[in-house]
Amino acid sequence: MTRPEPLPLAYQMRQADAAAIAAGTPGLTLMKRAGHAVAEAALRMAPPGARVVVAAGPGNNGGDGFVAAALLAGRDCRVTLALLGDRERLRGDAALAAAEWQGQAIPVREAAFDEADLIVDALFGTGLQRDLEGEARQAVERMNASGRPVLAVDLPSGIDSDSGAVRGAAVLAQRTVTFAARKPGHLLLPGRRFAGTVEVADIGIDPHARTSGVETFANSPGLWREALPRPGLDSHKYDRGHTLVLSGGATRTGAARLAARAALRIGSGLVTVASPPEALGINAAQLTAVMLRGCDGPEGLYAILKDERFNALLLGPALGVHAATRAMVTVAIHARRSLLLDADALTSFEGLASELHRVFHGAPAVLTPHEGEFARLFKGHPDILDPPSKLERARRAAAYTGAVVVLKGMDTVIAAPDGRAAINENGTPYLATAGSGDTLGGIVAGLMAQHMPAFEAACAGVFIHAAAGAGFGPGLIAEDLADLIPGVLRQLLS
Ligand SMILES: NC(=O)C1=CN([C@@H]2O[C@H](COP(=O)(O)OP(=O)(O)OC[C@H]3O[C@@H](n4cnc5c(N)ncnc54)[C@H](O)[C@@H]3O)[C@@H](O)[C@H]2O)[C@@H](O)CC1
Ligand SMILES: [K+]
Repeated sequence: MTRPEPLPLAYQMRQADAAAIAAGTPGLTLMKRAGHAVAEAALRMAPPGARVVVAAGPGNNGGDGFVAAALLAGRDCRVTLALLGDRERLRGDAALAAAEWQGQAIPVREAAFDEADLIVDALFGTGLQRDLEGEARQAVERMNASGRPVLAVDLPSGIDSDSGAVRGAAVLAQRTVTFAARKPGHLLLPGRRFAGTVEVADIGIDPHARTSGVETFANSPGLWREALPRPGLDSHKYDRGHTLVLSGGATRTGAARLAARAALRIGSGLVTVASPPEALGINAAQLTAVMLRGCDGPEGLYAILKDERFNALLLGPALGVHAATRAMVTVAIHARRSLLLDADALTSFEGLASELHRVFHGAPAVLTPHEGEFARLFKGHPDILDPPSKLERARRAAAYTGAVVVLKGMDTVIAAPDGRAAINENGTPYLATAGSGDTLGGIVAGLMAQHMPAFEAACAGVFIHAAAGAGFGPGLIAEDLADLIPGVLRQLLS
């Protein structure tokens, strides 16, 4: 069974590190193991006798660089150590590591990066505190301009470990060796792009050994596979839930059908499209296994929801941006079913996020905005919109609304009101196609209809949707997605 993969924040990494030291492993030993892992990775990238330039910074990241430099010199590499700052000003473990480097340390501004077969970037890691300026920034820019392959130590220097943001400038690495666990900045864009292939070295720090804080995970099946619905021998279709998807008007019905088909494919026992009267004929002509009900506005929805068997609702795709949509959302919230709000259901609350402030009364709710919808919904809430970290923005939105928030993109973040969050990484640019989001909504609503908890349903839905799209690749259209779900499910459930 695969386990959830934690992605510690920088302060949590410091806690885990301190725990390892308190348990008896000296910091210098950890640093030597880290430097050893870097040297091994470097030897896999560099030819025998290679010219390696190690750029070392003023902290422990630089210390790892000194250890690697010494090991590489002992393995027939021609190593230049280029230091940012003064050797005398190194402190703690970094100073101890530097003392073991017999060679000279040239100032980083003198490093001939373009003559290197390999550059080892050990300028900054998790201790980056502000935007790069001056000599540090120039060093990064010269490394990138050299076009030589770069191996980053822990993180590409300039990438923020917690957010993946570029702080002024960042090293574009081919590979990154990180320690104990990947960090959010390795998965979030643009950090993911700068890190290249990421390798995790076990240096004897347990990434779980920390004393406080929120949980961040990679969105891999280990996080939610156990919670995936599996029908039992005696399951009845009603046990597998009944998803209700609201349709737009006569010229805007396709989105609901895409969502409905996806909900059925993911295993919702029954799926009904609730259609405005004028669109019933169009919907009827194109639905088979999915059922159809007339639904005239908020009153119509209220009447339908007297039937308690509709246990998961999807509102938003092509519903229209207006007060009637808001009214329907209100009806849906009061009905206390599992609820997924997307697209127009979110945009209808432009600047009115306060109306969604903790209104879900403990009923499972998932909001699936892309960045544009997120910005419109939380207009006037700088505390939610302003953090540069997508992870932090999604977390704050989830805490504010009390709903699971799926902030979509190539690095979709799924955040729960209790602070748990997951970062998705199996997306494909081919998913950026009309109707793709409607399908995602249908998948997540269909999982919730089968009683999967909202956070796990959202994480699983995002992963399955992406896996379906990635498996298809070029030429993908939203109509394909639902029919690709069974192949993905088969693998996950086997
Ligand atoms: N004991 C540990 O915590 C271990 C840490 N390790 C390494 O240590 C790194 C973390 O070390 P540190 O916490 O010392 O942090 P870093 O080495 O990442 O950077 C901190 C240093 O850079 C300076 N600095 C930060 N931002 C700057 C900026 N924008 N411009 C100029 N200077 C800046 C700080 O003043 C400080 O001197 C990890 O990324 C990892 O590579 C490994 O050795 C394994 C064990
Ligand atoms: K680095």
